[in-house]
Formats: sequence, structure tokens, C-alpha cells
Amino acid sequence: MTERLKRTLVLVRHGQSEWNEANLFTGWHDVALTSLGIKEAQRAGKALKIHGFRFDLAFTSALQRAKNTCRLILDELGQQDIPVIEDAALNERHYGDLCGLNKAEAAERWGEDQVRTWRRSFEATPPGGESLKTTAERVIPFVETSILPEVVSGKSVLVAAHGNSLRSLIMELEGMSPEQIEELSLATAVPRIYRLNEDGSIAKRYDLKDEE
Ligand SMILES: O=C(O)[C@@H](CO)OP(=O)(O)O
Repeated sequence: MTERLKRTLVLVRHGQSEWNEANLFTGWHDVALTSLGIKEAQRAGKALKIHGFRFDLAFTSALQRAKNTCRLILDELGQQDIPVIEDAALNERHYGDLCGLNKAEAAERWGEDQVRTWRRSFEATPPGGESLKTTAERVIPFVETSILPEVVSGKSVLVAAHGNSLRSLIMELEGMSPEQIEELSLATAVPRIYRLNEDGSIAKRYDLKDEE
């Protein structure tokens, strides 16, 4: 890896899924990307290519929307041959009984505030599901044992995952408070770039916006 790409971590939420388009709580339900989602992932790959990114390895969840986003990005980069590690630890947060419900209808039924709390707060647990806190309890050990050591050792690493599994990772990486993480939502397929120092601290962070 060239000096410039050493200790690079790129996080990407998957492109639009069929249930994003239908505005349904998704969680672990294994839905496909829409045609827009495929284009978004390809655009992310093109933007990474234009900016000279290359990866030594990639991580993704066990859900097809993230796996396909990862593959589409690597296709654009011509890097289909790098190791891709798939692990359910990176799956979206489980939405429990909310899974499959329409988000707008849920807001009408339980109120905007309650639904926003379920979706964005750190501690609120939807019945039968995971809070962001419990999501973090399975995401962070995997990040700390499998992902960060690779980055800190000098590699350039891609992680294609989900809105809330990535929010829990970002909260830990950036040392955000529960109040701060509540304000963070990730757009689909916008690469979030981190350059790390040798001690694992963040040297630089920015989002790679679509250039087209
Ligand atoms: O439905 C979901 O699983 C997630 C991601 O799309 O939704 P939210 O952004 O509401 O947490």
C-alpha cells in the first residue's frame, strides 16, 4: 500500500434497499438493493477510484444489501481479488417487533418522538430488538479485534455495513456521547474516510461526496 493510503478506514452504508424505498423498518430482514441502490454503490466505487483509493481487504455483514454494495464498489475499483471478510457482527441492528412496519405509520401510531427515540437514541430498545447500545456490544468487539488492528498495522480497509451498525462503530471511534450519536444519520453509499495515526487516533476524517 502506498504511503498515502496507509492506515485508511473507509466506512460505507449500503445503497438504497427495497425496504428503504418502501420506508419499512428493516433490521436483519435480508432485502435486496433497488436499482437506485446499485447505482449508488457503483457511484461510491467510482468516487473512490477517482480519488485514488485502493484496499488491502474489506469487511461486510452477512446481509445481501451490504455484501452487494461491497462487491459493487470492489468491481468499480477492479479489486475483486482482495480478501472480503463477512461477519454477522456487522449486521444492522435488530428492529424486533418493528421489523416490516412502515416508519410513517409507526410515527402516526406511537408519535414522532417515540419513533425517533427508537431509531436514533442510544438506549431505547424496540420490543424484541436491539438498542444501539446492545448493537454496539456485538459490533465493537469485532471492530477492535478484527478491523482496527488491520488499519493500525498500515492497511487500507473498506467496511460496507449498515446505518446503525456503523453508527455504533463511529460512536466508539470518535468518542461520541449518547447525545451526539443521536444526531448522526448516515446517507446511503457515501464513503466516510478516516486516516488513523500509529496509535489508532484519528488524523483526519471526511465524507467523499458524489462528484458526478
Ligand atoms: O430500518 C432499518 O433497519 C434502519 C436502516 O434503514 O432504519 P433506521 O434508519 O430507521 O434506523
